[in-house]
Amino acid sequence: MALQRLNRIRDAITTIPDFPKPGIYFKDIFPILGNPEVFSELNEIIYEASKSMPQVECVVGLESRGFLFGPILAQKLKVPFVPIRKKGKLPGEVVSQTFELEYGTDCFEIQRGSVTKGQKVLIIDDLLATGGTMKAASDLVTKVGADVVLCLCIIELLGLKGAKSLDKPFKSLIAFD
Ligand SMILES: O=P(O)(O)OC[C@H]1O[C@H](OP(=O)(O)OP(=O)(O)O)[C@H](O)[C@@H]1O
Ligand SMILES: Nc1ncnc2[nH]cnc12
Repeated sequence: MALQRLNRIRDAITTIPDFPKPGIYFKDIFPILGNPEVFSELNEIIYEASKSMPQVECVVGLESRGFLFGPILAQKLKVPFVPIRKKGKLPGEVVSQTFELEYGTDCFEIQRGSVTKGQKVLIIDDLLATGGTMKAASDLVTKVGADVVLCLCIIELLGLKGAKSLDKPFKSLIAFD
């Protein structure tokens, strides 16, 4: 039954070869959102997965596709949602974390005070590839003193072994080779 539910989600994900550049097989999650039943089912599965961790006190979502799922999960858990955004997008005082991309570097920011010391945080994103994005987010949340209890992704690209780079509990719902 659980597998059947996940297979409906998997079937909705499309693969676009050579996007955004040659050699990349892009996993497009937007068809999930195009089907309200499938989207609703996925949000329920995410909620159930998050309940395996006791006492999540805050959901942190990663720009941009983590924003599609994070606020819905936070509402279901009745906890705050907090965004992590790329450099220069969040107003007020921020804390930053640079990270390596395939080519060059990028920088994530979180608003100071948006998560509190010792708060149990679940970080959510749509997809884990090399793991660089999730690792940077986890390091940033840790840097501001919160406790990362789960890094959750809908899709994991197993071939890139991104989970190996993470030093916090990690869970994915759908894996592709
Ligand atoms: O595991 P990694 O190799 O770090 O890659 C995973 C990240 O790549 C994609 O985001 P992208 O950088 O394309 O930004 P977007 O969500 O704003 O499109 C995806 O949504 C993850 O956040
Ligand atoms: N193959 C892929 N599909 C969608 N988003 C990605 N982010 C990094 N790799 C990706």
